[in-house]
Amino acid sequence: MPPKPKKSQKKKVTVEDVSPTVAGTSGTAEKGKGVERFRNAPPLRTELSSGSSSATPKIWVKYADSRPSKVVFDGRDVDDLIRAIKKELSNQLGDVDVNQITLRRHGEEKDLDPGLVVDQSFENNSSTPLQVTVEASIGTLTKTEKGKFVQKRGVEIPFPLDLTRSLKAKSPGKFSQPPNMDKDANPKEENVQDYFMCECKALENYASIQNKLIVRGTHFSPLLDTRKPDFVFIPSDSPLDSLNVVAVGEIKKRVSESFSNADIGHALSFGEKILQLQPRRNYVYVVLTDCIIINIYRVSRNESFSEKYTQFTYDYIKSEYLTYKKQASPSKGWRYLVTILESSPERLGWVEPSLRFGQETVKLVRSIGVGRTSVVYEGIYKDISVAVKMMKKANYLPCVERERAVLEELSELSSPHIPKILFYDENTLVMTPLGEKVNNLRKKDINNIITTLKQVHSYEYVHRDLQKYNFLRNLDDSKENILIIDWGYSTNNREDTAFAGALECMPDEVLKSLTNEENIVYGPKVDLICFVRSFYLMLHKPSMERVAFDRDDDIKKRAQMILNFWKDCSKSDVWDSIYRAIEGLDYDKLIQELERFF
Ligand SMILES: Nc1ncnc2c1ncn2[C@@H]1O[C@H](COP(=O)(O)OP(=O)(O)OP(=O)(O)O)[C@@H](O)[C@H]1O
Repeated sequence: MPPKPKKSQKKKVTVEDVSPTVAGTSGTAEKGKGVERFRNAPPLRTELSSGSSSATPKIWVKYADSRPSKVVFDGRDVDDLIRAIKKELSNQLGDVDVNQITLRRHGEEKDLDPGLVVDQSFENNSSTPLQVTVEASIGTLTKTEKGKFVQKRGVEIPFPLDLTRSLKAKSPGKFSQPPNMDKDANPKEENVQDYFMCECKALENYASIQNKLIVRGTHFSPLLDTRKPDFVFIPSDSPLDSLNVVAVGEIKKRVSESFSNADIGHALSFGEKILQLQPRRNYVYVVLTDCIIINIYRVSRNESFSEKYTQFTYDYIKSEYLTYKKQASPSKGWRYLVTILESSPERLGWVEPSLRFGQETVKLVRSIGVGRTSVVYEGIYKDISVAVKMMKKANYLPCVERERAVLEELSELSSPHIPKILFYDENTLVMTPLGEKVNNLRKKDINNIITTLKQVHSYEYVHRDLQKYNFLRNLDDSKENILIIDWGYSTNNREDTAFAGALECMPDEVLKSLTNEENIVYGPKVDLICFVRSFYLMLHKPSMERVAFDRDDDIKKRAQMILNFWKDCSKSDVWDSIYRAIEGLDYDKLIQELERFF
Protein backbone atom coordinates (compact mmCIF):
# COMPACT_ATOMS: atom_id res chain seq x y z
CA MET A 1 0.00 0.00 0.00
CA PRO A 2 1.30 3.43 -0.76
CA PRO A 3 1.78 5.60 2.30
CA LYS A 4 -1.18 7.75 3.03
CA PRO A 5 -0.25 11.35 2.44
CA LYS A 6 -0.83 13.77 5.25
CA LYS A 7 -3.74 16.07 4.75
CA SER A 8 -2.51 18.66 2.25
CA GLN A 9 -2.21 22.19 3.44
CA LYS A 10 -3.54 25.10 1.50
CA LYS A 11 -0.73 27.37 0.46
CA LYS A 12 -0.79 30.75 -1.10
CA VAL A 13 0.67 30.79 -4.60
CA THR A 14 3.63 33.10 -4.58
CA VAL A 15 6.31 33.48 -7.16
CA GLU A 16 9.72 33.12 -5.51
CA ASP A 17 11.14 36.55 -5.19
CA VAL A 18 14.37 36.69 -7.12
CA SER A 19 15.58 40.08 -6.09
CA PRO A 20 18.66 41.48 -7.77
CA THR A 21 22.05 41.47 -6.14
CA VAL A 22 22.43 44.49 -4.00
CA ALA A 23 25.88 45.92 -4.14
CA GLY A 24 27.59 49.05 -2.97
CA THR A 25 30.93 50.68 -3.22
CA SER A 26 33.52 51.83 -0.81
CA GLY A 27 34.91 54.39 -3.20
CA THR A 28 33.80 57.89 -2.43
CA ALA A 29 36.09 60.21 -4.29
CA GLU A 30 33.87 63.12 -3.27
CA LYS A 31 34.07 62.45 0.41
CA GLY A 32 35.78 65.12 2.48
CA LYS A 33 35.61 67.73 -0.26
CA GLY A 34 33.85 70.17 2.00
CA VAL A 35 36.19 69.82 4.97
CA GLU A 36 38.38 72.67 3.89
CA ARG A 37 35.43 74.99 3.41
CA PHE A 38 34.13 74.48 6.92
CA ARG A 39 37.37 74.07 8.80
CA ASN A 40 36.90 77.27 10.75
CA ALA A 41 33.27 76.83 11.74
CA PRO A 42 32.75 75.93 15.41
CA PRO A 43 31.41 72.41 15.77
CA LEU A 44 28.16 71.86 17.66
CA ARG A 45 29.79 69.98 20.51
CA THR A 46 32.13 72.89 21.36
CA GLU A 47 29.29 75.36 21.31
CA LEU A 48 27.02 73.35 23.53
CA SER A 49 29.72 72.50 26.01
CA SER A 50 30.71 76.10 26.35
CA GLY A 51 27.11 76.92 27.36
CA SER A 52 26.59 73.99 29.65
CA SER A 53 29.29 71.58 30.71
CA SER A 54 26.89 68.65 30.98
CA ALA A 55 25.36 69.06 27.54
CA THR A 56 25.64 65.98 25.32
CA PRO A 57 24.62 67.04 21.84
CA LYS A 58 21.62 65.09 20.56
CA ILE A 59 20.21 65.38 17.09
CA TRP A 60 16.83 64.09 15.98
CA VAL A 61 16.89 61.99 12.84
CA LYS A 62 14.27 60.07 10.89
CA TYR A 63 14.77 57.13 8.53
CA ALA A 64 12.00 56.11 6.10
CA ASP A 65 8.69 55.69 7.92
CA SER A 66 10.10 54.98 11.35
CA ARG A 67 9.54 57.43 14.17
CA PRO A 68 12.23 60.07 14.78
CA SER A 69 15.13 58.98 17.00
CA LYS A 70 17.66 60.92 19.01
CA VAL A 71 21.32 60.42 18.17
CA VAL A 72 24.04 61.26 20.62
CA PHE A 73 26.66 63.12 18.62
CA ASP A 74 30.26 63.22 19.60
CA GLY A 75 31.97 64.12 16.35
CA ARG A 76 32.67 67.04 14.12
CA ASP A 77 31.16 66.76 10.68
CA VAL A 78 28.32 65.17 8.73
CA ASP A 79 30.43 62.14 7.97
CA ASP A 80 30.85 61.50 11.72
CA LEU A 81 27.16 62.09 12.20
CA ILE A 82 26.28 59.52 9.53
CA ARG A 83 28.42 56.95 11.32
CA ALA A 84 26.72 57.77 14.63
CA ILE A 85 23.33 57.39 12.95
CA LYS A 86 24.27 54.05 11.42
CA LYS A 87 25.20 52.85 14.91
CA GLU A 88 22.08 54.24 16.55
CA LEU A 89 19.76 52.86 13.87
CA SER A 90 21.64 49.59 13.51
CA ASN A 91 18.40 47.62 13.25
CA GLN A 92 17.40 49.47 10.12
CA LEU A 93 20.81 50.35 8.68
CA GLY A 94 22.93 47.41 9.81
CA ASP A 95 23.45 46.05 6.28
CA VAL A 96 23.84 49.40 4.56
CA ASP A 97 27.30 50.62 3.60
CA VAL A 98 28.05 53.91 5.32
CA ASN A 99 28.79 55.46 1.93
CA GLN A 100 25.25 54.83 0.81
CA ILE A 101 23.78 56.95 3.60
CA THR A 102 23.08 60.62 3.04
CA LEU A 103 21.40 63.27 5.20
CA ARG A 104 19.08 66.13 4.41
CA ARG A 105 17.81 68.89 6.63
CA HIS A 106 14.15 68.73 7.45
CA GLY A 107 12.09 69.87 4.45
CA GLU A 108 15.14 70.34 2.22
CA GLU A 109 15.98 68.46 -0.94
CA LYS A 110 19.74 68.74 -1.05
CA ASP A 111 22.08 66.15 0.46
CA LEU A 112 24.41 67.51 3.13
CA ASP A 113 28.08 67.50 2.22
CA PRO A 114 29.84 64.81 4.31
CA GLY A 115 32.54 67.32 5.22
CA LEU A 116 30.12 69.94 6.51
CA VAL A 117 30.82 70.75 10.15
CA VAL A 118 27.87 70.01 12.40
CA ASP A 119 27.20 73.34 14.05
CA GLN A 120 24.39 74.96 16.03
CA SER A 121 22.16 75.03 12.99
CA PHE A 122 21.76 71.26 13.44
CA GLU A 123 19.97 71.66 16.76
CA ASN A 124 16.45 70.40 16.21
CA ASN A 125 13.52 68.62 17.79
CA SER A 126 11.41 65.57 17.01
CA SER A 127 9.20 67.48 14.60
CA THR A 128 12.15 68.73 12.53
CA PRO A 129 14.38 65.65 12.28
CA LEU A 130 17.18 65.27 9.78
CA GLN A 131 16.07 62.95 6.99
CA VAL A 132 18.26 59.85 6.55
CA THR A 133 18.27 58.41 3.03
CA VAL A 134 19.93 55.33 1.65
CA GLU A 135 21.16 55.69 -1.90
CA ALA A 136 20.00 53.13 -4.46
CA SER A 137 22.55 50.37 -4.20
CA ILE A 138 24.65 49.44 -7.18
CA GLY A 139 23.01 46.08 -7.76
CA THR A 140 19.69 47.74 -8.48
CA LEU A 141 21.15 50.24 -10.93
CA THR A 142 20.89 49.93 -14.67
CA LYS A 143 24.16 49.52 -16.56
CA THR A 144 24.06 53.18 -17.53
CA GLU A 145 23.56 54.27 -13.93
CA LYS A 146 26.36 51.93 -12.84
CA GLY A 147 28.72 53.42 -15.44
CA LYS A 148 27.82 56.90 -14.24
CA PHE A 149 28.29 55.87 -10.63
CA VAL A 150 31.77 54.48 -11.30
CA GLN A 151 32.82 57.64 -13.14
CA LYS A 152 31.60 59.78 -10.28
CA ARG A 153 32.32 57.67 -7.23
CA GLY A 154 34.92 55.10 -8.29
CA VAL A 155 38.50 55.55 -7.14
CA GLU A 156 41.30 56.29 -9.61
CA ILE A 157 44.33 54.09 -9.04
CA PRO A 158 47.74 53.97 -10.71
CA PHE A 159 48.41 51.02 -13.03
CA PRO A 160 49.17 48.37 -10.40
CA LEU A 161 51.73 46.21 -12.27
CA ASP A 162 55.34 46.83 -13.30
CA LEU A 163 55.18 48.05 -16.87
CA THR A 164 56.62 45.81 -19.55
CA ARG A 165 59.76 46.77 -21.46
CA SER A 166 58.63 44.79 -24.48
CA LEU A 167 58.48 46.57 -27.79
CA LYS A 168 57.19 45.66 -31.18
CA ALA A 169 58.96 46.87 -34.27
CA LYS A 170 56.43 46.03 -36.93
CA SER A 171 52.71 45.80 -37.31
CA PRO A 172 50.51 43.88 -36.77
CA GLY A 173 50.17 43.85 -33.01
CA LYS A 174 50.63 47.60 -32.57
CA PHE A 175 46.99 48.59 -32.93
CA SER A 176 48.23 51.28 -35.29
CA GLN A 177 45.51 51.08 -37.93
CA PRO A 178 42.20 50.42 -36.25
CA PRO A 179 39.24 50.72 -38.62
CA ASN A 180 37.85 53.58 -36.54
CA MET A 181 41.09 55.59 -36.51
CA ASP A 182 39.80 58.18 -38.92
CA LYS A 183 37.23 60.38 -37.21
CA ASP A 184 34.88 60.14 -40.17
CA ALA A 185 35.15 56.40 -40.49
CA ASN A 186 32.16 54.63 -39.12
CA PRO A 187 33.00 50.93 -39.15
CA LYS A 188 30.69 48.33 -37.68
CA GLU A 189 31.49 47.41 -34.11
CA GLU A 190 32.23 43.85 -35.21
CA ASN A 191 35.00 45.15 -37.52
CA VAL A 192 36.61 46.89 -34.56
CA GLN A 193 36.23 43.69 -32.55
CA ASP A 194 37.79 41.59 -35.31
CA TYR A 195 40.66 44.03 -35.57
CA PHE A 196 41.32 43.80 -31.83
CA MET A 197 41.35 40.01 -31.90
CA CYS A 198 43.73 39.93 -34.89
CA GLU A 199 46.14 42.34 -33.23
CA CYS A 200 46.09 40.26 -30.04
CA LYS A 201 46.75 37.13 -32.09
CA ALA A 202 49.80 38.87 -33.57
CA LEU A 203 51.02 39.63 -30.04
CA GLU A 204 50.46 36.02 -29.07
CA ASN A 205 52.61 34.83 -31.96
CA TYR A 206 55.39 37.35 -31.33
CA ALA A 207 58.19 35.56 -29.52
CA SER A 208 59.56 38.68 -27.81
CA ILE A 209 56.43 38.97 -25.73
CA GLN A 210 56.42 36.48 -22.93
CA ASN A 211 52.72 35.71 -23.10
CA LYS A 212 51.66 34.03 -19.93
CA LEU A 213 48.10 34.74 -20.94
CA ILE A 214 46.34 34.83 -24.25
CA VAL A 215 43.26 36.67 -25.40
CA ARG A 216 40.35 34.46 -26.45
CA GLY A 217 37.29 35.78 -28.25
CA THR A 218 34.16 34.74 -26.39
CA HIS A 219 31.61 36.89 -28.12
CA PHE A 220 29.68 33.85 -29.35
CA SER A 221 29.98 31.53 -26.38
CA PRO A 222 28.03 31.96 -23.15
CA LEU A 223 31.16 31.50 -21.09
CA LEU A 224 30.08 33.33 -17.96
CA ASP A 225 26.83 31.63 -17.04
CA THR A 226 24.71 32.92 -19.93
CA ARG A 227 26.86 36.04 -20.45
CA LYS A 228 29.15 36.58 -23.42
CA PRO A 229 31.97 39.06 -22.93
CA ASP A 230 33.88 39.98 -26.10
CA PHE A 231 37.12 38.47 -24.86
CA VAL A 232 38.86 36.97 -21.88
CA PHE A 233 42.47 36.65 -20.77
CA ILE A 234 43.24 33.04 -20.02
CA PRO A 235 46.42 30.94 -19.56
CA SER A 236 47.38 29.53 -22.95
CA ASP A 237 47.28 25.94 -21.70
CA SER A 238 43.94 26.17 -19.87
CA PRO A 239 40.62 25.07 -21.28
CA LEU A 240 38.13 27.84 -21.92
CA ASP A 241 36.09 27.64 -18.74
CA SER A 242 34.74 30.35 -16.48
CA LEU A 243 36.97 29.03 -13.67
CA ASN A 244 40.09 29.80 -15.72
CA VAL A 245 39.26 33.34 -16.78
CA VAL A 246 41.94 35.67 -15.44
CA ALA A 247 40.61 38.99 -16.75
CA VAL A 248 37.81 40.03 -19.05
CA GLY A 249 37.22 42.65 -21.72
CA GLU A 250 34.78 44.39 -24.00
CA ILE A 251 35.37 46.11 -27.33
CA LYS A 252 33.06 49.02 -27.97
CA LYS A 253 33.01 52.03 -30.23
CA ARG A 254 33.31 55.29 -28.41
CA VAL A 255 30.66 57.89 -29.00
CA SER A 256 32.91 60.80 -28.06
CA GLU A 257 36.06 61.22 -26.01
CA SER A 258 34.98 58.54 -23.62
CA PHE A 259 32.87 55.39 -23.56
CA SER A 260 29.18 55.61 -22.80
CA ASN A 261 28.10 54.94 -19.24
CA ALA A 262 26.11 51.97 -20.52
CA ASP A 263 29.24 50.44 -22.06
CA ILE A 264 31.23 50.97 -18.88
CA GLY A 265 28.45 49.45 -16.77
CA HIS A 266 28.16 46.55 -19.20
CA ALA A 267 31.90 45.79 -19.04
CA LEU A 268 31.90 45.98 -15.23
CA SER A 269 29.04 43.54 -15.00
CA PHE A 270 31.31 40.90 -16.58
CA GLY A 271 33.83 41.52 -13.82
CA GLU A 272 31.09 41.03 -11.24
CA LYS A 273 30.04 37.82 -12.95
CA ILE A 274 33.58 36.44 -12.78
CA LEU A 275 33.72 37.15 -9.07
CA GLN A 276 30.46 35.31 -8.71
CA LEU A 277 31.71 32.30 -10.68
CA GLN A 278 35.17 32.19 -9.08
CA PRO A 279 34.24 31.95 -5.44
CA ARG A 280 37.63 32.50 -3.78
CA ARG A 281 38.78 35.42 -5.83
CA ASN A 282 38.76 38.97 -4.45
CA TYR A 283 39.17 41.13 -7.52
CA VAL A 284 39.33 41.06 -11.30
CA TYR A 285 40.52 43.47 -13.99
CA VAL A 286 38.15 44.54 -16.72
CA VAL A 287 39.38 46.05 -19.99
CA LEU A 288 37.23 48.29 -22.15
CA THR A 289 38.72 49.39 -25.45
CA ASP A 290 37.88 50.65 -28.91
CA CYS A 291 41.41 49.77 -30.14
CA ILE A 292 42.39 53.45 -29.87
CA ILE A 293 42.10 53.97 -26.13
CA ILE A 294 42.06 51.45 -23.33
CA ASN A 295 40.20 51.73 -20.03
CA ILE A 296 41.02 49.36 -17.22
CA TYR A 297 38.83 48.85 -14.17
CA ARG A 298 39.30 46.74 -11.08
CA VAL A 299 36.16 45.20 -9.66
CA SER A 300 36.63 43.95 -6.11
CA ARG A 301 34.51 41.92 -3.80
CA ASN A 302 33.67 44.05 -0.85
CA GLU A 303 32.06 41.76 1.64
CA SER A 304 31.97 38.11 2.47
CA PHE A 305 29.13 36.18 0.93
CA SER A 306 27.77 35.30 4.35
CA GLU A 307 26.50 38.81 4.75
CA LYS A 308 23.26 39.88 3.30
CA TYR A 309 24.41 41.24 -0.03
CA THR A 310 27.15 40.67 -2.54
CA GLN A 311 29.02 43.93 -2.78
CA PHE A 312 31.61 45.27 -5.18
CA THR A 313 33.90 48.24 -5.29
CA TYR A 314 35.18 49.79 -8.49
CA ASP A 315 38.60 51.34 -9.13
CA TYR A 316 39.72 52.66 -12.46
CA ILE A 317 43.01 53.39 -14.14
CA LYS A 318 43.24 56.56 -16.15
CA SER A 319 42.32 56.01 -19.76
CA GLU A 320 45.35 55.74 -22.10
CA TYR A 321 46.08 55.36 -25.80
CA LEU A 322 46.38 51.78 -26.94
CA THR A 323 47.46 52.68 -30.45
CA TYR A 324 51.22 52.42 -30.79
CA LYS A 325 51.93 55.85 -32.10
CA LYS A 326 55.56 56.28 -32.86
CA GLN A 327 57.77 53.67 -34.42
CA ALA A 328 59.99 53.18 -31.40
CA SER A 329 57.90 54.06 -28.40
CA PRO A 330 54.79 52.18 -27.52
CA SER A 331 51.89 54.05 -26.00
CA LYS A 332 51.15 53.60 -22.33
CA GLY A 333 47.92 51.74 -23.07
CA TRP A 334 49.76 49.27 -25.32
CA ARG A 335 52.17 48.64 -22.46
CA TYR A 336 49.22 48.09 -20.11
CA LEU A 337 47.77 45.45 -22.41
CA VAL A 338 51.08 43.69 -22.95
CA THR A 339 51.86 43.82 -19.23
CA ILE A 340 48.61 42.04 -18.55
CA LEU A 341 49.49 39.40 -21.15
CA GLU A 342 52.88 38.91 -19.51
CA SER A 343 51.52 38.67 -15.97
CA SER A 344 50.88 35.53 -14.01
CA PRO A 345 47.23 34.75 -13.32
CA GLU A 346 47.85 35.19 -9.59
CA ARG A 347 49.28 38.66 -10.13
CA LEU A 348 45.96 39.58 -11.71
CA GLY A 349 43.91 38.35 -8.78
CA TRP A 350 43.16 34.84 -9.99
CA VAL A 351 43.12 32.24 -7.23
CA GLU A 352 43.35 28.53 -7.75
CA PRO A 353 39.77 27.34 -7.46
CA SER A 354 39.54 25.09 -4.47
CA LEU A 355 37.37 25.10 -1.39
CA ARG A 356 38.18 24.11 2.13
CA PHE A 357 35.86 22.39 4.52
CA GLY A 358 37.72 22.11 7.82
CA GLN A 359 40.83 20.07 7.03
CA GLU A 360 39.50 18.84 3.69
CA THR A 361 40.09 20.46 0.30
CA VAL A 362 37.90 20.12 -2.76
CA LYS A 363 39.50 21.27 -6.00
CA LEU A 364 37.18 22.77 -8.59
CA VAL A 365 37.86 21.44 -12.07
CA ARG A 366 35.27 23.03 -14.38
CA SER A 367 31.80 24.49 -14.29
CA ILE A 368 29.21 21.97 -15.40
CA GLY A 369 25.88 23.62 -14.96
CA VAL A 370 24.18 26.82 -14.05
CA GLY A 371 20.75 26.70 -12.52
CA ARG A 372 18.49 29.52 -11.53
CA THR A 373 19.85 29.63 -8.00
CA SER A 374 23.28 28.06 -8.28
CA VAL A 375 26.43 27.40 -10.23
CA VAL A 376 27.52 23.77 -10.21
CA TYR A 377 31.15 22.70 -10.66
CA GLU A 378 32.85 19.40 -11.13
CA GLY A 379 35.26 19.01 -8.25
CA ILE A 380 37.84 16.48 -7.13
CA TYR A 381 38.07 15.27 -3.59
CA LYS A 382 40.65 12.54 -2.91
CA ASP A 383 40.47 11.35 -6.52
CA ILE A 384 36.70 11.16 -6.43
CA SER A 385 34.68 13.33 -8.79
CA VAL A 386 32.12 15.38 -6.91
CA ALA A 387 29.46 17.95 -7.75
CA VAL A 388 29.91 21.29 -6.02
CA LYS A 389 26.75 23.38 -5.92
CA MET A 390 27.29 26.98 -5.00
CA MET A 391 24.56 29.54 -4.53
CA LYS A 392 24.62 32.54 -6.87
CA LYS A 393 23.38 35.06 -4.35
CA ALA A 394 22.77 35.35 -0.67
CA ASN A 395 19.01 35.44 -1.36
CA TYR A 396 19.18 31.77 -2.26
CA LEU A 397 20.87 30.58 0.91
CA PRO A 398 17.56 29.19 2.20
CA CYS A 399 17.51 26.87 -0.85
CA VAL A 400 20.91 25.41 -0.04
CA GLU A 401 19.93 25.01 3.59
CA ARG A 402 16.72 23.30 2.53
CA GLU A 403 18.49 21.00 0.10
CA ARG A 404 21.06 20.05 2.72
CA ALA A 405 18.45 19.33 5.38
CA VAL A 406 16.33 17.23 3.03
CA LEU A 407 19.26 15.28 1.60
CA GLU A 408 20.59 14.57 5.06
CA GLU A 409 17.23 13.23 6.16
CA LEU A 410 16.81 11.21 2.99
CA SER A 411 20.33 9.77 3.35
CA GLU A 412 18.69 7.22 5.68
CA LEU A 413 17.29 5.66 2.52
CA SER A 414 20.79 4.98 1.17
CA SER A 415 19.24 5.40 -2.26
CA PRO A 416 21.55 5.31 -5.28
CA HIS A 417 19.09 7.73 -6.90
CA ILE A 418 19.48 10.54 -4.38
CA PRO A 419 22.73 12.56 -4.08
CA LYS A 420 24.73 12.32 -0.89
CA ILE A 421 26.35 15.26 0.82
CA LEU A 422 30.06 15.02 1.59
CA PHE A 423 30.61 18.58 2.85
CA TYR A 424 28.69 21.77 3.11
CA ASP A 425 28.78 25.31 4.34
CA GLU A 426 26.07 27.92 4.28
CA ASN A 427 26.67 28.65 0.60
CA THR A 428 27.87 25.34 -0.81
CA LEU A 429 27.04 21.66 -1.06
CA VAL A 430 29.59 19.06 -2.11
CA MET A 431 27.78 15.99 -3.34
CA THR A 432 28.32 12.61 -4.92
CA PRO A 433 27.83 11.15 -7.42
CA LEU A 434 28.63 13.35 -10.34
CA GLY A 435 25.97 12.70 -12.96
CA GLU A 436 25.57 13.26 -16.69
CA LYS A 437 22.66 14.94 -18.41
CA VAL A 438 20.04 12.61 -19.87
CA ASN A 439 17.93 13.03 -22.95
CA ASN A 440 15.83 9.93 -22.51
CA LEU A 441 14.84 7.62 -19.73
CA ARG A 442 15.40 3.88 -19.80
CA LYS A 443 12.79 1.32 -18.78
CA LYS A 444 14.44 0.57 -15.45
CA ASP A 445 14.59 4.31 -14.66
CA ILE A 446 10.80 4.39 -14.44
CA ASN A 447 10.76 1.88 -11.63
CA ASN A 448 13.74 3.47 -9.91
CA ILE A 449 12.29 6.98 -10.01
CA ILE A 450 8.78 6.08 -8.93
CA THR A 451 9.99 3.77 -6.17
CA THR A 452 12.33 6.51 -4.93
CA LEU A 453 9.48 9.02 -4.98
CA LYS A 454 7.34 6.60 -2.98
CA GLN A 455 10.08 6.44 -0.34
CA VAL A 456 10.54 10.20 -0.37
CA HIS A 457 6.80 10.76 -0.05
CA SER A 458 6.72 8.40 2.91
CA TYR A 459 9.01 10.95 4.59
CA GLU A 460 6.32 13.46 3.68
CA TYR A 461 8.62 15.30 1.30
CA VAL A 462 7.53 16.49 -2.13
CA HIS A 463 10.33 17.34 -4.57
CA ARG A 464 8.19 19.92 -6.46
CA ASP A 465 10.60 20.42 -9.36
CA LEU A 466 10.75 17.11 -11.23
CA GLN A 467 11.68 17.97 -14.76
CA LYS A 468 14.09 16.72 -17.40
CA TYR A 469 17.00 18.79 -16.13
CA ASN A 470 16.74 17.30 -12.69
CA PHE A 471 17.37 13.74 -13.82
CA LEU A 472 21.01 12.80 -14.33
CA ARG A 473 22.73 9.51 -14.91
CA ASN A 474 25.59 8.17 -12.82
CA LEU A 475 27.91 6.80 -15.47
CA ASP A 476 30.55 5.80 -12.93
CA ASP A 477 28.23 3.21 -11.55
CA SER A 478 28.02 -0.07 -13.49
CA LYS A 479 24.23 0.10 -13.27
CA GLU A 480 24.23 3.62 -14.69
CA ASN A 481 21.63 4.59 -12.15
CA ILE A 482 19.34 7.51 -12.63
CA LEU A 483 19.81 10.33 -10.13
CA ILE A 484 17.20 12.82 -8.96
CA ILE A 485 18.84 16.17 -8.19
CA ASP A 486 17.89 19.69 -7.10
CA TRP A 487 16.09 19.22 -3.80
CA GLY A 488 16.28 22.89 -2.89
CA TYR A 489 12.58 23.51 -3.43
CA SER A 490 11.34 20.33 -1.86
CA THR A 491 8.86 20.77 0.89
CA ASN A 492 6.99 18.72 3.40
CA ASN A 493 3.43 19.11 4.43
CA ARG A 494 4.30 20.35 7.84
CA GLU A 495 5.58 23.69 6.68
CA ASP A 496 4.46 26.69 4.78
CA THR A 497 6.54 27.57 1.76
CA ALA A 498 6.36 29.53 -1.45
CA PHE A 499 5.70 27.75 -4.71
CA ALA A 500 8.42 26.82 -7.20
CA GLY A 501 9.04 24.46 -10.07
CA ALA A 502 9.03 24.23 -13.85
CA LEU A 503 5.74 25.25 -15.35
CA GLU A 504 5.74 22.94 -18.34
CA CYS A 505 5.20 19.76 -16.38
CA MET A 506 3.01 21.08 -13.56
CA PRO A 507 -0.35 19.43 -12.89
CA ASP A 508 -3.48 21.13 -14.20
CA GLU A 509 -4.57 22.06 -10.67
CA VAL A 510 -1.39 24.02 -10.14
CA LEU A 511 -1.60 25.68 -13.55
CA LYS A 512 -5.23 26.63 -12.91
CA SER A 513 -4.32 28.05 -9.52
CA LEU A 514 -1.70 30.16 -11.19
CA THR A 515 -4.01 31.48 -13.86
CA ASN A 516 -6.73 32.21 -11.29
CA GLU A 517 -4.30 33.47 -8.63
CA GLU A 518 -5.77 30.98 -6.16
CA ASN A 519 -4.31 28.96 -3.34
CA ILE A 520 -2.90 25.60 -4.34
CA VAL A 521 -2.86 22.26 -2.67
CA TYR A 522 0.44 20.41 -2.27
CA GLY A 523 0.95 16.70 -2.11
CA PRO A 524 2.79 13.75 -3.62
CA LYS A 525 0.52 13.83 -6.68
CA VAL A 526 2.30 16.99 -7.81
CA ASP A 527 5.54 15.02 -8.10
CA LEU A 528 3.91 12.11 -9.90
CA ILE A 529 2.24 14.30 -12.49
CA CYS A 530 5.39 16.37 -12.95
CA PHE A 531 7.32 13.18 -13.51
CA VAL A 532 4.81 11.72 -15.97
CA ARG A 533 4.66 14.96 -17.92
CA SER A 534 8.48 15.29 -17.97
CA PHE A 535 8.69 11.72 -19.21
CA TYR A 536 6.20 12.52 -21.97
CA LEU A 537 8.16 15.63 -22.96
CA MET A 538 11.41 13.65 -23.08
CA LEU A 539 9.78 10.89 -25.07
CA HIS A 540 7.99 12.97 -27.68
CA LYS A 541 10.04 16.14 -27.58
CA PRO A 542 7.19 18.40 -28.68
CA SER A 543 8.22 21.93 -29.49
CA MET A 544 7.60 23.55 -26.20
CA GLU A 545 9.68 26.27 -24.76
CA ARG A 546 11.16 25.52 -21.34
CA VAL A 547 9.37 27.84 -19.00
CA ALA A 548 11.08 28.12 -15.66
CA PHE A 549 9.09 29.25 -12.69
CA ASP A 550 10.60 32.60 -12.04
CA ARG A 551 9.57 36.18 -11.67
CA ASP A 552 7.58 36.69 -14.81
CA ASP A 553 4.76 39.06 -15.51
CA ASP A 554 3.40 36.68 -18.10
CA ILE A 555 3.19 33.71 -15.81
CA LYS A 556 -0.58 33.55 -15.97
CA LYS A 557 -0.51 33.59 -19.74
CA ARG A 558 2.13 30.91 -19.87
CA ALA A 559 0.29 28.75 -17.36
CA GLN A 560 -2.79 28.99 -19.57
CA MET A 561 -0.76 28.08 -22.64
CA ILE A 562 0.59 24.99 -20.90
CA LEU A 563 -2.86 24.04 -19.64
CA ASN A 564 -4.05 24.09 -23.26
CA PHE A 565 -1.05 22.05 -24.34
CA TRP A 566 -1.82 19.26 -21.87
CA LYS A 567 -5.55 19.42 -22.63
CA ASP A 568 -4.83 18.75 -26.28
CA CYS A 569 -2.23 16.10 -25.56
CA SER A 570 -3.74 13.96 -22.94
CA LYS A 571 -7.11 12.75 -24.17
CA SER A 572 -6.70 8.96 -24.34
CA ASP A 573 -7.32 5.75 -22.41
CA VAL A 574 -3.62 5.55 -21.61
CA TRP A 575 -3.64 8.95 -19.97
CA ASP A 576 -6.84 8.10 -18.14
CA SER A 577 -5.22 5.01 -16.60
CA ILE A 578 -2.11 6.99 -15.69
CA TYR A 579 -4.12 9.72 -14.02
CA ARG A 580 -6.22 7.13 -12.19
CA ALA A 581 -3.08 5.50 -10.80
CA ILE A 582 -1.81 8.89 -9.65
CA GLU A 583 -5.15 9.84 -8.18
CA GLY A 584 -5.10 6.65 -6.08
CA LEU A 585 -1.40 7.14 -5.28
CA ASP A 586 -0.87 3.67 -6.70
CA TYR A 587 2.85 3.80 -7.39
CA ASP A 588 3.11 0.20 -8.61
CA LYS A 589 0.29 0.65 -11.09
CA LEU A 590 1.90 3.84 -12.32
CA ILE A 591 5.16 1.98 -12.94
CA GLN A 592 3.27 -0.63 -14.96
CA GLU A 593 1.47 2.01 -16.98
CA LEU A 594 4.66 3.88 -17.83
CA GLU A 595 6.77 0.80 -18.54
CA ARG A 596 4.35 0.05 -21.37
CA PHE A 597 6.03 2.79 -23.36
CA PHE A 598 9.23 0.74 -23.76
N1 LIG B 1 25.36 15.81 -9.04
C1 LIG B 1 25.49 16.46 -10.19
N2 LIG B 1 26.25 15.95 -11.17
C2 LIG B 1 26.41 16.58 -12.35
N3 LIG B 1 25.82 17.73 -12.67
C3 LIG B 1 25.04 18.29 -11.74
C4 LIG B 1 24.83 17.71 -10.45
N4 LIG B 1 24.00 18.49 -9.76
C5 LIG B 1 23.71 19.52 -10.58
N5 LIG B 1 24.32 19.40 -11.77
C6 LIG B 1 24.23 20.32 -12.94
O1 LIG B 1 23.99 21.65 -12.53
C7 LIG B 1 22.72 22.11 -13.02
C8 LIG B 1 22.08 22.97 -11.97
O2 LIG B 1 21.87 22.20 -10.82
P1 LIG B 1 20.55 22.35 -9.94
O3 LIG B 1 19.34 22.04 -10.79
O4 LIG B 1 20.72 21.53 -8.71
O5 LIG B 1 20.63 23.90 -9.63
P2 LIG B 1 19.50 25.01 -9.39
O6 LIG B 1 20.20 26.30 -9.27
O7 LIG B 1 18.67 24.56 -8.25
O8 LIG B 1 18.71 24.93 -10.75
P3 LIG B 1 17.19 25.21 -11.15
O9 LIG B 1 16.45 25.62 -9.92
O10 LIG B 1 17.27 26.24 -12.21
O11 LIG B 1 16.74 23.88 -11.69
C9 LIG B 1 21.95 20.84 -13.36
O12 LIG B 1 20.99 21.05 -14.37
C10 LIG B 1 23.04 19.91 -13.80
O13 LIG B 1 23.38 20.14 -15.16
